[in-house]
Amino acid sequence: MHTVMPDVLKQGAQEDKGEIARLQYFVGAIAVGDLVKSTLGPRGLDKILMPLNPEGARNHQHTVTNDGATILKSVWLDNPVSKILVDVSMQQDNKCGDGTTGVVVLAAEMLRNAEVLIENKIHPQIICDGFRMALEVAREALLNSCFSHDVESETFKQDMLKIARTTLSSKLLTHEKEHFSQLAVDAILRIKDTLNLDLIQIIKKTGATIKDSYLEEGFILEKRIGINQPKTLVDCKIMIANTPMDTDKVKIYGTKVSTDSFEAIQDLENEEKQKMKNKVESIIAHGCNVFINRQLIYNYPEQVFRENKVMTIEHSDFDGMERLASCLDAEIASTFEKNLNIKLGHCDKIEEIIIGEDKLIRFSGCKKNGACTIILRGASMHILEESERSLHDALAVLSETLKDNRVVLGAGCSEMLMSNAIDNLARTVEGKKSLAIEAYAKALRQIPTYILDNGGFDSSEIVSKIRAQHTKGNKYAGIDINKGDVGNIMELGIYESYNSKLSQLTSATEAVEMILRVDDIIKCAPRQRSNV
Ligand SMILES: Nc1ncnc2c1ncn2[C@@H]1O[C@H](COP(=O)(O)OP(=O)(O)OP(=O)(O)O)[C@@H](O)[C@H]1O
Repeated sequence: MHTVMPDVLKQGAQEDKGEIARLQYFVGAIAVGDLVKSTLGPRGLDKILMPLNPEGARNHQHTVTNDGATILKSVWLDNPVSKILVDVSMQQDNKCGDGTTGVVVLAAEMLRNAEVLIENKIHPQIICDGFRMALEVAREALLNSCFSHDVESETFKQDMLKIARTTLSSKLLTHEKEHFSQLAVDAILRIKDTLNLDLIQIIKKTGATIKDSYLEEGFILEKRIGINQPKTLVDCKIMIANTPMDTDKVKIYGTKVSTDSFEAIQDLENEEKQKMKNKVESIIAHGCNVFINRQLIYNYPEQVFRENKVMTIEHSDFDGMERLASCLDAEIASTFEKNLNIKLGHCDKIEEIIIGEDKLIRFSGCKKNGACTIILRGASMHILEESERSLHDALAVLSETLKDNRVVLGAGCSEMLMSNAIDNLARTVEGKKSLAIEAYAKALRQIPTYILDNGGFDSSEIVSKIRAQHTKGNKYAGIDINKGDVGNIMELGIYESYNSKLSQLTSATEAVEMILRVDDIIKCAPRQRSNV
């Protein structure tokens, strides 16, 4: 008998159903997982990201990185499931700053194990149910294993240092992790009341070595003080503005002006000058002794400011200005009428300093005292950029820990703890669901496996040893990466933020569940342009 399938999709649309759709998403997920798994852990390797287009190569430098989010952001993918995993990694980056590789590897492993179950005719809904049950048990095990200390105590500060060390140990900064952990903790403790990471500015200057990086109190702006103005000022009242300050050229829009003499043009210019003088005077009338503008300040207004003993700084970049306004507790003004109550910024001192070979401006004693700047030094821009990414991860994780002071053990210890708890659950569940639960536990064990593989160790032997230790009740067993053996992670002090670990677990499971529920991939027909 010949059956005819009715054509319901618009011409140009495509549909992949059932097995074919599933094959697509398994391939996509596993490819993304495999792409980043070699960067996982302290012995993970780095990747070079090259711009595809040779035109772009001239403008964009190559990036050398180990950061999962940076790698995934840069690759071009044409698989819907790969894109979902990239999205999960980005969310992890936005929320916790770290764990962006771990979350993708975990989700990809869950899907790899789910594929085997589906091949054995286990329905995706049963797998999802099993994964849900496993997640609950994993969460409980993680919660029971976490510990915390009072945020004001010295022990908590030590916890923070250990968390920063763990984050930095998989990064380029690993050889200087003591120095940078201290730097990150000092910086984050300065802003602990607001936890506004914008108040920590990172400035990169080539030259010297990464060990020469340091923390500066206050805010540093990469600009110069106006010509012929004093290079130091105390008790500063600062107006931050975004306004045009150019009268050197007369601008007349949309009007035709005819004059019969050069004097008439001179009059026009004088009129413009007077207008600018009035503008400068109205700015000064607000009581400021420093004027910082987003746009250029031309010669004439600068001269008027100088005559009135007001320091000027021009052309500050937009990011820098927003941050400066928040450090100085000022508002960015663009109109200056007398009746406007513009909030000026305050700081104790503004001075010109020299870092490396560059002159910069330092604002110290800022109103929001936590504001500080980390000056990164290093041999090349590649090193500085990767150092900045690593430091950003450490700062984000520390800020997460200050919000929730709970800590868990890293180095595969928490994963093994959760996987053992899930294995115990699998033994009590009847039916096919127990296979899905076991698959979830196996995916968790893959994290320590990859950390060890990347170090060149015999992962199957060491992971089975760690598993046996946990079954015997040694809940601190994990990877001692220096010895390539089982170690006591509590003694080794490899700590991670509870929130970050929990977020990895839940985000990975939710994404996998969503992917498993798909049985149809429909590529919508391209929208036809209407004839104009
Ligand atoms: N000294 C160590 N020994 C063993 N394992 C460690 C050590 N330090 C960190 N780890 C483990 O390495 C894993 C983190 O690796 P990595 O930092 O490469 O990935 P990520 O944090 O998931 O992603 P990313 O840093 O790219 O955002 C965690 O499981 C952590 O417990």
